[in-house]
Amino acid sequence: MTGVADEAPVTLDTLKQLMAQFAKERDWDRFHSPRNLLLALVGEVGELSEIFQWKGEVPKGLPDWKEEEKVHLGEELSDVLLYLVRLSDICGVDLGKAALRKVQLNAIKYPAKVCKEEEVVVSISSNQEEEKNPSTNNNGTATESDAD
Ligand SMILES: Nc1ccn([C@H]2C[C@H](O)[C@@H](COP(=O)(O)OP(=O)(O)OP(=O)(O)O)O2)c(=O)n1
Repeated sequence: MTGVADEAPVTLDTLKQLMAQFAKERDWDRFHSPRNLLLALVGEVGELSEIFQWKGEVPKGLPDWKEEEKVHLGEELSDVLLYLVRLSDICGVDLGKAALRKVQLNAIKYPAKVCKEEEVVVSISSNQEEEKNPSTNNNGTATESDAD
């Protein structure tokens, strides 16, 4: 490990440089093509998904997970991030700038006030639905007791 990221705040640019250095030192630039990186990224998303597979919903913060499980989770999240950063770099996309722009676009598309009001409306209408038909939950889907 180079130690570059040990003390300094971790930025996307730091990760980008470390990945470029990692590939260069191994002469792996030839493998880091857009398509290869995308496939590697998707593969790591699969590995990340495996950690949650069959567990059902888990509470936020993962309070019941062992330390080693959380370390493993951090590794898979990192693989996804690192390949994403590398893919963006190889494609000539400034990921930080693109993400900031996307956050702004999201805010325009989903204005907070409108979305909050919509939530209230959805919540009221699902409560009314629940009163009419107690065997459905708030998403309108059948509850487990329905299956009996
Ligand atoms: N050609 C490669 C191979 C690996 N890596 C880097 C990016 C990822 O962070 C990590 C992926 O390594 P592995 O393919 O060994 O995947 P895992 O670390 O997930 O190992 P495993 O699949 O055995 O769990 O290494 C890379 O940049 N380019």
